[in-house]
Amino acid sequence: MTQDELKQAVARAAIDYVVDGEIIGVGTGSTANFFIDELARIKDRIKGTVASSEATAARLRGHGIPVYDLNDVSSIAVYIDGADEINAGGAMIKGGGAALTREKIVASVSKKFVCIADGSKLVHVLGKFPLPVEVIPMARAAVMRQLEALGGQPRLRTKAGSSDPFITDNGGEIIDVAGLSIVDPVALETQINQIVGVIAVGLFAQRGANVCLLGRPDGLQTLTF
Ligand SMILES: O=C[C@H](O)[C@H](O)[C@H](O)COP(=O)(O)O
Repeated sequence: MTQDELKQAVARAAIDYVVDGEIIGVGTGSTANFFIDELARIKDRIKGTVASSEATAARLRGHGIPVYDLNDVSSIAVYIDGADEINAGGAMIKGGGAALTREKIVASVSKKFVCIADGSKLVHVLGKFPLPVEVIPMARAAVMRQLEALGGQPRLRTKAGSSDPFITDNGGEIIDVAGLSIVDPVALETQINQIVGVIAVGLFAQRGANVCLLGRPDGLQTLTF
């Protein structure tokens, strides 16, 4: 099975977690895209969605699925999204696709977080995948110095084929921090959140996943936290 087939299998399995008549939070990335395509098949069963990025909103609308502004929504039944890494406690690194801040906001108001990923994303210790941190552009250098002091190797994310900074949907920039072995994800999330100029850190530990569906060549693995 290819990695895409594994992602497609978990995306299909995630449909079982969709709550009829409700608003569904939808993540960003290649696995979330497979989920959106599956959701399109049952779109008449749901009230609508809240999107975690402009790209996700466009894909949802392309399928004719209603997308609500979060300010007009009082509760989200379930949030379904991929991850760059997940550990055995349900803590994740996210933001490889630069959508971490909106993902964190939508996840924070959702009753349940269902993470969908291919099996390679399950790790013992988070941190091999460089940790994305979204920052206010004028604070970039100051934040990078503080991330270095925490033991990481921060690097500004740039646009493909250019040295210009990559700009997020929120007008922020992304610093990818390599070299962190994250043994206490909750503590590191708190520490990085306290750095002035940080918009959000791609560590989802305080609000981790409730369920993780992992696609493996020999079948689906379900973890609950
Ligand atoms: O910002 C992007 C998100 O956090 C994604 O959920 C994450 O990067 C995983 O993406 P993919 O499903 O493409 O591996």
